[in-house]
Amino acid sequence: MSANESPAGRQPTATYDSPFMKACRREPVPHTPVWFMRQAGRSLPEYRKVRAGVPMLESCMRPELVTEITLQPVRRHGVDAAIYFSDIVVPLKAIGLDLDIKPGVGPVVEEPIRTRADLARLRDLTPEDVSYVTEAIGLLTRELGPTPLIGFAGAPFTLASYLVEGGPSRTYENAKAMMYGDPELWADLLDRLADITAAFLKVQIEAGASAVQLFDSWVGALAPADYRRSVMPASVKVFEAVAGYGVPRIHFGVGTGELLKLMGDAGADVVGVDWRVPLDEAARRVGPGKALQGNLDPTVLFASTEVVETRTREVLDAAAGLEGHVFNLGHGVMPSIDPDALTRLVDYVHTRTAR
Ligand SMILES: Cc1c2[nH]c(c1CCC(=O)O)Cc1[nH]c(c(CCC(=O)O)c1C)Cc1[nH]c(c(CCC(=O)O)c1C)Cc1[nH]c(c(C)c1CCC(=O)O)C2
Repeated sequence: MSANESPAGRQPTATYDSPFMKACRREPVPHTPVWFMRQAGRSLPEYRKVRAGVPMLESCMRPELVTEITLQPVRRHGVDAAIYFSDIVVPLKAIGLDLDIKPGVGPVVEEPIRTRADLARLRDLTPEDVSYVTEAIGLLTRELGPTPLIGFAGAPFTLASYLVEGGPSRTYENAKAMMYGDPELWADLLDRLADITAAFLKVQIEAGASAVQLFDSWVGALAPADYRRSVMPASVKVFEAVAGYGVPRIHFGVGTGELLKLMGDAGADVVGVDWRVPLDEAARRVGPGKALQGNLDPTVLFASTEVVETRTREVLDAAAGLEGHVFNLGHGVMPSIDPDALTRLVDYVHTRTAR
């Protein structure tokens, strides 16, 4: 930080001092901040309305639409942070890969990446490739006022899982076959993806994102030794590339109970935890010096308000001794959830943790 720069950097001081940012920095907060993965999306009727007839990837390239969709859950639920509306495959589309997001399926890649020759299709990402992101974040930060905007990207492993499989998978058999069978090709693929991911996160931070989350959603498929050897170097490279900005870096995956320590060590300031590991146990695994984010089972929201409150109290009690806690679900909001249950949950966490 130079002498004439405030610790807030590119963001307003009120954003820098918001409960979400303070919790990420493990500073005292007036209440536990809350946001939800997939808070924007099909659970909201206002989302379904503005998305009608617009394909998912196209919606990500329209700055006004991105701005509206990103703001919807902030207006409705009063969450403590916005997450930029996009998808993990947007930077891959932006460098020219032939892929699409199929409704009810997820990302589908026309020609999977399987050989060394295929790597040539992964060129570097430049800010011009995603100028709509810079434009949308400019619009958004003006509208959001003090509410921080979280930028995000898919982590190299999770991106590779789609690229090598050609679409969603339960077993990741092609990706893991490459990882085990051709470790050099695998390492080069993840290194390419790390550069693309880092470039994409930099664009978002330079445009005004206050924090970033690296989604390694499917990395829980790996044993710790394989994570350390075959994935961690690429994720370290991503986190190192954005370390200089001083914005909080969040790292999340599903089924990562055995990987929490390594995922923190990869360079995260905040480790996201799914619902399988209680937060006090997660804190023991992660070790000191990191905040935690999580971790109510998203399906609890299908139960009664009373049950939601009991389960939320259990999460908050487990988080009581943490250095910093950002309340979230253990994974994304499900499309069929009643959005009023989310609004009530935000209020409940705020009231219950007010100090
Ligand atoms: C694995 C992954 C993907 N995309 C993402 C991840 C990591 C997060 C996670 O673990 O859930 C990240 C993502 N995708 C989307 C967001 C929006 C921001 C937010 O969280 O509010 C975020 C953070 C929008 C989206 N991304 C997608 C939708 C649904 C498409 C639609 O609304 O038409 C949304 C709102 C499509 C998508 N894209 C992907 C999947 C599995 C799907 C769902 C397919 C389906 O059920 O239709 C890949």
